[in-house]
Formats: sequence, C-alpha cells, structure tokens
Amino acid sequence: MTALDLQQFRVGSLPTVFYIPNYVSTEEEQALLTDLRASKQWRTVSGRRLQNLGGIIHKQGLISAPLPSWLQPLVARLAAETGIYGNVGGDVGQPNHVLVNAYQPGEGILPHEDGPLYHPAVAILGLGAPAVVRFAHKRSNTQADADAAAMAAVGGDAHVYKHQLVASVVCQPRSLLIFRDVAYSDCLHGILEAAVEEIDDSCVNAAQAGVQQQQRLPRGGERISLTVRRVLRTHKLGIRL
Ligand SMILES: O=C(O)CCC(=O)C(=O)O
Ligand SMILES: [Fe+2]
Repeated sequence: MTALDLQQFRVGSLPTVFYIPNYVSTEEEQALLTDLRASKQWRTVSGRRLQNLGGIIHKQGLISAPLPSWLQPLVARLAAETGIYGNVGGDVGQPNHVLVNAYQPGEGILPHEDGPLYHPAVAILGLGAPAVVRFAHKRSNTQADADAAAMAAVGGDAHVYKHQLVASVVCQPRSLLIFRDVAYSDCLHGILEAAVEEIDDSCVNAAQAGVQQQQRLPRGGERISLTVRRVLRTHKLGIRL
C-alpha cells in the first residue's frame, strides 16, 4: 500500500483537517455495517450506543484486546495510506483502538477533546448517514475564569461559556475525516443533536461533500462512525486483581 498525498485532501485553514470522500466503496460500507451491527460489543454509555474495539481505555492507557479480524484490513490500510499515527521504532505507527459510535437522527456528541492518551491524530470513517463535525477553539482556563469573573461582577451567569466555532466538516457516508495539530490539540469537536443539519459559513468542505452553503441536510438515518486512534501506552490484561 502506498501513502496518499494527504495535502490534496486538506480542507479549510484550521491546521490541520483533511476530508477524503468515498474512502470506502458502498460494498465495503455494507460489509462493515453488517459486521458492526452483528457485533456483541455494543454498550450504551450516556445514552449513546458504542463499541470499544481493541480494548478498554483507562487513565493509564489501553488494556489491549485484539481488533476483530474483519476490521484489521481497514486499520492496516489507514495506517499505511495516511501515515498519521507517527513512527514507532522506524516503522509506520499502527492504530490500536477503534471506538464505534452509533447516532440516530437527533443524536450527537458534546464538544470534547480526545486528549493526551492518544497519538495526536485521528481518522473517523462515517458510514450509513451524514453528520456535521464542528470544531471550536478551546479557551484557556484563565481566559474562561476571567470571563466568568467579569460576568459575575455585573450580575451575569458565571457559567455562560461559549467556544468559538472555527470549522465545520460535512461527513458524508463512506468518507474519512482526519484531524491533527491545532485541530486536535487546541480545539473541541462535536456533533449537534440535530435531525437536520444547517450548513453554514463555517463549512470548509461543501464542494467535496457535494452540499451547498445554507442548505439543510437531513441526517436521514442511523450513522455509525469508526474513530481510529493509537493509544500511546498499552497494558496487557495480566494485572492481578
Ligand atoms: O462520530 C464522530 O464523527 C465523532 C466521534 C468522536 O469525536 C470520538 O469518538 O471521539
Ligand atoms: Fe472525539
């Protein structure tokens, strides 16, 4: 497998976001959806259905488990083609964890950062239905505290806390969203709890995703996404409990 020229898939000016339409074919999508739906690993966490494949993540790192065999070709292809998982001892870094999230129309994921447990780059494959991933600049605690204090001083709500939206990416089914650098380290990302997405001026990939600015995009059906990452510290389940 040869490396892709990622630069040709760069979208927007936020460092650094890439969008690759049709990363998998409709046949591959159907095969993945069939295996994902049949998996016994589904859990419900804070109202969202998810699967942890490759092991369970703890504050200390990953208690690793083998990735399912049907997922291994995709993960190997992602590592070789994107090269985003770094270099490990002279070899291309391999992702070791896949978080699978299922979203019905109207469901989303709150703005969050993926944090320091991972090599700071992530690839998200979207299947089944579209969604919009929005990036907002994280504000420093000092800045947020100063704003909250200023608010409180004038009798306002000290908890009002707005992140600044910097980019939104329409993730069509079968597409790959990759982000790293500032987008990984200094931004939050999330998906609105919307049944219909409003495409606004913050959209950085309207042409690549085949949508128009100001368009309304119905989420349409269930979206299943695969968040593919490399957890930096891993432990084998040999710990005596
Ligand atoms: O489903 C998505 O596109 C986003 C998932 C995500 O941000 C995560 O798993 O950390
Ligand atoms: Fe995330």
